[in-house]
Amino acid sequence: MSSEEKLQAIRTRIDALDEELQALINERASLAQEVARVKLADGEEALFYRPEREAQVLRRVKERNQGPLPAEEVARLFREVMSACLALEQPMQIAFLGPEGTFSQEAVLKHFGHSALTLPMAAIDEVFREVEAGSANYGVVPVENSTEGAINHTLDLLLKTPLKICGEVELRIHDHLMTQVDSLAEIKCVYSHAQSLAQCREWLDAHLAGVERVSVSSNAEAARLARDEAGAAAIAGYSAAELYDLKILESNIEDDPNNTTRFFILGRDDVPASGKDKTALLVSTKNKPGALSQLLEPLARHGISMTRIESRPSRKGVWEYVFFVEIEGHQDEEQVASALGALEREAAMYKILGSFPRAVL
Ligand SMILES: O=C(O)C(=O)C[C@]1(C(=O)O)C=C[C@@H](O)C=C1
Repeated sequence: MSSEEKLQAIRTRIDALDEELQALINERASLAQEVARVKLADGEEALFYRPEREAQVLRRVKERNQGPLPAEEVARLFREVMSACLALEQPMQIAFLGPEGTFSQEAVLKHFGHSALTLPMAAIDEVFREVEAGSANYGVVPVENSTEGAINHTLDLLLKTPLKICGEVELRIHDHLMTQVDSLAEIKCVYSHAQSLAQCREWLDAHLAGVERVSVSSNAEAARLARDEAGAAAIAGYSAAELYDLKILESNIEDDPNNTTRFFILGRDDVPASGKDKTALLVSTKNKPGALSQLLEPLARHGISMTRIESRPSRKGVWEYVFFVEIEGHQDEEQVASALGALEREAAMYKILGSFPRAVL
């Protein structure tokens, strides 16, 4: 058999499989429509997006994967299939820190898939407001960066919001230097968000020392300026370069190659347990010696791991702090509930921000 004939034979088998796959995907979509009818018939406000169920589906995809495709890759494909199925039930409108082309938008698409409708907002508090008002189904806000630490503005807004954290997404951040000029020597000014300028500080010191660095409201805004101003460059993600038609002169210039930003998904409803969850809460201590260790003691006593603790000024009194705490487990689990009960009795202020599935993708 010639190579051409061999190829033809394999492609015939691929065509047959594609046909089967397509029929199966549509069969799955019909089942999602059936699910939607059941949810609507239930009367109360139907919850179409079910973060705990999606996490379970994606976890199972990864666990049973035999290759040759890597588990992450297959999970990504299933992410898109579920995204399309959910859009048939109800298209999800997701508010994020815009404009188009920011890492926040990448985070939205990574978490919800490409069938979600993205609503760019001008500031993080607008993302909160849009979801609170019901104009968006969910919101996505940055919460911490592995190099630069907490996004304080988000933590402060969590203190006041009635919204619930219903998911998390981690995004590997690759910063690229993009411009219209052809060499580093021609660059007169570098625009970016303050976080990205900080994340690329060493690279900038080494390669663009003496060139002015200007922080702007978003990386996408930086890319727009780099398109419109002669001799300007921007540090931003790949999608911003595509959107504003800029050349990537240097890629992956972040000082830490593991640079990752974590985002929260905000919604109006509590999420049931998925089996592998986290719980986020805000607490403040009574003003007495050893108060913080006493406050957190119930966690250790009930064998609950704390994955994060961050302090923020309470804005109520001078030198008073609120602690942002994340623990493993769901608030409905017995051990977690007991630990939280004891912690609440010890705390001056106590607010559960939500229990949500651990990031799968
Ligand atoms: O199981 C459900 O509740 C569904 O709506 C189906 C489905 C899916 O496609 O598997 C779609 C959307 C939900 O977010 C979770 C799962």
